[in-house]
Amino acid sequence: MVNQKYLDKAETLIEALPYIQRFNRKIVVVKYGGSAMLDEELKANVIKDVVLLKLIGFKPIIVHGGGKEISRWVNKVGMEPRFINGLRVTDKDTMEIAEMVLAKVNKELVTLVESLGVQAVGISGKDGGLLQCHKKLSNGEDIGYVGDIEKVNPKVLQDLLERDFLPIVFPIGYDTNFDSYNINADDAACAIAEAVHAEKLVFLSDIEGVYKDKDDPNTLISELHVHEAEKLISEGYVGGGMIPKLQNCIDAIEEGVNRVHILDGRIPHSLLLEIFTNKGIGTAILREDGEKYYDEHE
Ligand SMILES: NC(=[NH2+])NCCC[C@H](N)C(=O)O
Repeated sequence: MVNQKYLDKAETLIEALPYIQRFNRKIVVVKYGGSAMLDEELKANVIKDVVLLKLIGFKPIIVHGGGKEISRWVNKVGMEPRFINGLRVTDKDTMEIAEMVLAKVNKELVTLVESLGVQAVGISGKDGGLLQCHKKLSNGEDIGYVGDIEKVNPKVLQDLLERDFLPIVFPIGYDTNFDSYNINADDAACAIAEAVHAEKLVFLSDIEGVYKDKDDPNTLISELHVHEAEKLISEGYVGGGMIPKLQNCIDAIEEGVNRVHILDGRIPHSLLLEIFTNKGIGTAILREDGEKYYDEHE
């Protein structure tokens, strides 16, 4: 008798087969942030997952933030991180630190990918004019060098993918005067996914997904159509930080991304579990005509 454990492993691989086929040569934008960036083991897992996607023929693009790491360095030089409505107040010095820290994090990620035998190129939104932006105001208030994306020029990413590199992007761009701006990484991932016509956009962060009842962890919604996501927002089911996240997902789908996934990056290999199983592990947001496989009652 063959050991059941081995059969289960084979079963897992077979379950992955249709997805390996369906997403072959397709662009998958992975927004990488949250705790999974700070914990070395989780970080190594995330990078391995993305490398695996690349090696089986997907075209992943990583977009990463580094908020916690920026705050750490701001503190280290004796400054106080300041936030207004969740946005970092970014004076010239803070901007300089943000750019240095994000570039450092970026090259660490490049190194990890390269060490696994895949060629990666780390760029910011300045490279190739990728992210053009303008100053963002917070309720009319000037909070410094915080940018809103105005235009994406995806050529540099398309060229890198064409040549089989794995692009790793950090969200700093400039305006028409070539002043640098710090951009929210979720917004950048979303705008990039739209511009490159990604098949998928995956948010890896510190939330398990979208809940029907935000106070009840048993109500994780596995799949949502865009109109249902809109309804959750308008009827007040989702709160706080989830609203802009969900809005980003809705926008991405309306701009042509096929599926958007919200996953908990703290769960090891959540990316693989989402993409290569039928049921997934987080919340998938689907186009109106996208086929649902599972709903929250499963
Ligand atoms: N949270 C979910 N229900 N995920 C379903 C994922 C299905 C499939 N693996 C995909 O990546 O499209």
